[in-house]
Amino acid sequence: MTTGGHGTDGVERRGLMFVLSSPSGAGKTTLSRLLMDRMTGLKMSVSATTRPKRPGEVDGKDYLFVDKPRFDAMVEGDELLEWATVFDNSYGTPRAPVEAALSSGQDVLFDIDWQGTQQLREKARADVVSVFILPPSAADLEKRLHSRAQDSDEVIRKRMSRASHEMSHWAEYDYIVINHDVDEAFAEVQSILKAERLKRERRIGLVGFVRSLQGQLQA
Ligand SMILES: Nc1nc2c(ncn2[C@@H]2O[C@H](COP(=O)(O)OP(=O)(O)O)[C@@H](O)[C@H]2O)c(=O)[nH]1
Ligand SMILES: Nc1ncnc2c1ncn2[C@@H]1O[C@H](COP(=O)(O)OP(=O)(O)O)[C@@H](O)[C@H]1O
Repeated sequence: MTTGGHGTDGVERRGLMFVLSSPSGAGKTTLSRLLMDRMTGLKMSVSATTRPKRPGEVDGKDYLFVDKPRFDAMVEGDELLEWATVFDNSYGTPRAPVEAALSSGQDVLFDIDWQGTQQLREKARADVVSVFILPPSAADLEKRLHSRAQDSDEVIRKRMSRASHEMSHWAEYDYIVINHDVDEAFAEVQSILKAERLKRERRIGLVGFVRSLQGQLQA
């Protein structure tokens, strides 16, 4: 699914799909924003959703806010790379921007749930790197959902009661990060991305690079 771009060291590399999942409130959005601010060569996948916009969210930046008929038309038109129903709303990843980013050599960051992660993995196993974020405790999770102050008490209750089910999928992920402290969790997530970018099998330009080095040594 991906062609190549160039790593910071100039060696051509396959783009990767970097997935963050967690129970609601554990910190995916916070960590995604930090990654987007501090890492180059990374494009955020903006999902389409039928859920109502929260205060402060921007259409086209945080999500594409669409109604159900439009979402269904996207599914019908095969415009979504994956999609799922979460908390009674539909969420899905528009295919075209992801393919464009990967083919221009960028990595793509996804904030999607376990159902979407499974679908991406089925489509492109070798190119998916998945990270599951855990909260340090249930009390912290609840505190964070309240501190975000963007959902009603009823929605928060729903999210808390889904957390255990969401969390049961942790073992399907490549990496697990416990978000005690934001800076530490960010450093861990950043290290994962940096190391995955250096994986030999993604660095399709290495054969040529090493050949050229050998040529220089023989000259
Ligand atoms: N499968 C899938 N899940 C998504 C997508 N976009 C968001 N989600 C997930 O839907 C869930 C609810 O997201 P949201 O309503 O923004 O609440 P949040 O959990 O507080 O970020 C989260 O687990 C997101 O990761 C998507 O495009 N596909
Ligand atoms: N390590 C942390 N310590 C304290 N608060 C945090 C931490 N990480 C995130 N938060 C706060 O918790 C709330 C939920 O985080 P958010 O990133 O929106 O979670 P998610 O996207 O997983 O639902 C936000 O108000 C955020 O600022």
